[in-house]
Amino acid sequence: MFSLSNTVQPQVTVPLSHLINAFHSPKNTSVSISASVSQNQHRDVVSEHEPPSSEPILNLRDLGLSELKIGQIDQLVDSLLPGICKDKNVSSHWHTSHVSAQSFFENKYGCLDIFSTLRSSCLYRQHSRTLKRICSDLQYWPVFIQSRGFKTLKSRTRRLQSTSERLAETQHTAPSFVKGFLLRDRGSDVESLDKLMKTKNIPEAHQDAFKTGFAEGFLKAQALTQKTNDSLRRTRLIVFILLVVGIYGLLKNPFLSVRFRTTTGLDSAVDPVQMKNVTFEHVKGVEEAKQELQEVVEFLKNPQKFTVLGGKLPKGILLVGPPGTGKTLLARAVAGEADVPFYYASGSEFDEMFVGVGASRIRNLFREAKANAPCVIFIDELDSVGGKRIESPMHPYSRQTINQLLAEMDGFKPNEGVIIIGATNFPEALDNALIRPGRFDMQVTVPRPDVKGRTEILKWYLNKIKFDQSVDPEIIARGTVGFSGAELENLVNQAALKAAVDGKEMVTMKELEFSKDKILMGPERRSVEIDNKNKTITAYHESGHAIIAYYTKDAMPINKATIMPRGPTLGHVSLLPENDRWNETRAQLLAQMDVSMGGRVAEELIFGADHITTGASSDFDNATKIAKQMVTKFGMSEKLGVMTYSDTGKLSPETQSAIEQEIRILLRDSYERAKHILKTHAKEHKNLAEALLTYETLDAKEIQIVLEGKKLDVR
Ligand SMILES: Nc1ncnc2c1ncn2[C@@H]1O[C@H](COP(=O)(O)OP(=O)(O)OP(=O)(O)O)[C@@H](O)[C@H]1O
Ligand SMILES: [Zn+2]
Repeated sequence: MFSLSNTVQPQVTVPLSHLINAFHSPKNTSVSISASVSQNQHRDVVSEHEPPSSEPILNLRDLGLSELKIGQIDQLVDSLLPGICKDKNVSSHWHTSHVSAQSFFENKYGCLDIFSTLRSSCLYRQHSRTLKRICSDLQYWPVFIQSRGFKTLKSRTRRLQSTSERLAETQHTAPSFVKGFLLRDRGSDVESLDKLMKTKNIPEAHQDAFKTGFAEGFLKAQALTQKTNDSLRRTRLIVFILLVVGIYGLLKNPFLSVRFRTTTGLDSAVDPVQMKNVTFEHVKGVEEAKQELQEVVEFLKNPQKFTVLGGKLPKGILLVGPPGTGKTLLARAVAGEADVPFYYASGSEFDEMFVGVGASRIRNLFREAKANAPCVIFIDELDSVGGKRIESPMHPYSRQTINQLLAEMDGFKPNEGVIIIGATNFPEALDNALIRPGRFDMQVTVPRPDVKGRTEILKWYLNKIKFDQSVDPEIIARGTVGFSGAELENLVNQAALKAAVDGKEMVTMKELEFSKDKILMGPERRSVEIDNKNKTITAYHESGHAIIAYYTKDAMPINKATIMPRGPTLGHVSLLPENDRWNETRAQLLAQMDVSMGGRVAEELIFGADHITTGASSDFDNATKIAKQMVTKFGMSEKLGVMTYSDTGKLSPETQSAIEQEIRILLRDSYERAKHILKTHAKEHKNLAEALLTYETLDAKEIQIVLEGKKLDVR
């Protein structure tokens, strides 16, 4: 209750809210103050039986304002509330307000925020302590800050400034659901409307307006609440879904899943694969290997036969050979022939970044296999898990996996019906403990196929495509020395693609040759524009090689000559060994050197010593390599005899110069031999060069026709 004394006379008490109202109605300030004062005299004199109201009772004297005259209050109000627009046509009756207390006053009196106005007024500085107390008390004044739950979602006293500031701020920044979230206050329940009216002494005349305002505000707030609740619900749903997805992702990610798997032993499931559709029939060109594995197949088909005889089969079989020669295929064929489950594992997948995963995977693999015996366990790239164990502080656990493998191999008896087949390209890298008897004690070599094996493999894959009857797999096989099964399969595949691109019905020799050259020398560089001069030099250079090969007895037969640039070369002459040369004679080696010299000799004879080109560099590398092997490896030097020199860098200077001297003599003699042949067959050389310029590529037959002086059919 606020007492307003107008000199020393008896105290007059008025509700502070009325004082505030009075402050706020600048037009009829004096009247309203006196009216409100008189109006409330009878009503607001506190009767002894009336319970004291909860409002703070302030005394002007306490506030240091007692000497204020009524008239002075006008100035006080005027100077207190400079922000009030005097001429604002603010009627004194109630507005129906739909928003909070703060904006309620804004609606009614046009003043934004009394406290900040007070603060900004000059008087505040003079009586700042008093007014500060008024401000701070007023802020908790329930009437002043209407506790209308419907206005701000919660009904509880709030600090007006912070409310207005927060409202102003969130008004502009936060979406509705955030607004509700942020501005939501926790607090006491909203009082009932009647009780509210009673405690706030709403005048009779204003009660309807108040109720209307309350109801409208309630509906608005309801809508806002609904919107806020909806958006809150949506937010919660989104957060929940994200949470579920996040947890699922975490469980899926290898890091956790591996750790989870390792701890609970739920290691990668080892699924056997039935290899019914792969048999030895699918593996070509490696007959010896197939024979060695035949007995393993017999054992897997009926292990009893072996146990009765008491024989012991090897537990582990090691397939050794270059990449792509059919090791995996052979292992699958063994399981397919015996019709037993095939467990495939690659050595590299055993070792993960987490300690113990490799060993646990090996344990699971063997446990599964034993449960499904008889069966085949195939470990590809065995060298990556069974490599030599290194004692290094960097990899203290690298031995765990291989030790586990050794333990598992020792853990079952030879005739338990489980065969472990390992494949490696690098047998020398394997740990010795792995290849001792009782472990991988049977070694099967799977070499690159020879010309016969290559022919078989080519036939096998040609039968899978449409090819012309003129195709001779043997010719292709002779031109693909050193190709593995996988490379031959790729060659046939490339030829089929080439025929398809050219719109052909079937694959012919041309496509096969094309794909062979592509694999050997790289794709054709048709886009390269070679000027005529260079073309002519290339034509005579390549013809030089071809003439030497044609007229040298021990040289390999010519397969093809071309001046089509491929890869780094501008032209190429390919030779075709009758079959794989397991051993080469001295004459054959010399012949190869002479063929290599043919290019440079042709350039010198045709264009002169000043116009020889760099195009012969790879030819000289090849010739020098052959000569060096003849002197240091094959004992084909009269002067140095049969001693071999593996590391010439460590030899005495005399020996080194002797070796170089011998190599030099071999090369010089070879050059002279080539020169002699080309001088002798200058005419054929010229014809062949011109035919190459005309046709670009000539095969063996066409070359023969030209060298015999016959006319080539026009293509
Ligand atoms: N001797 C062969 N007979 C038939 N096809 C073969 C032969 N060798 C290889 N292939 C073909 O090449 C493919 C790859 O062969 P495979 O994977 O068995 O070779 P690998 O020796 O295991 O190679 P890596 O050592 O790289 O694992 C096979 O799927 C098969 O199509
Ligand atoms: Zn050359």
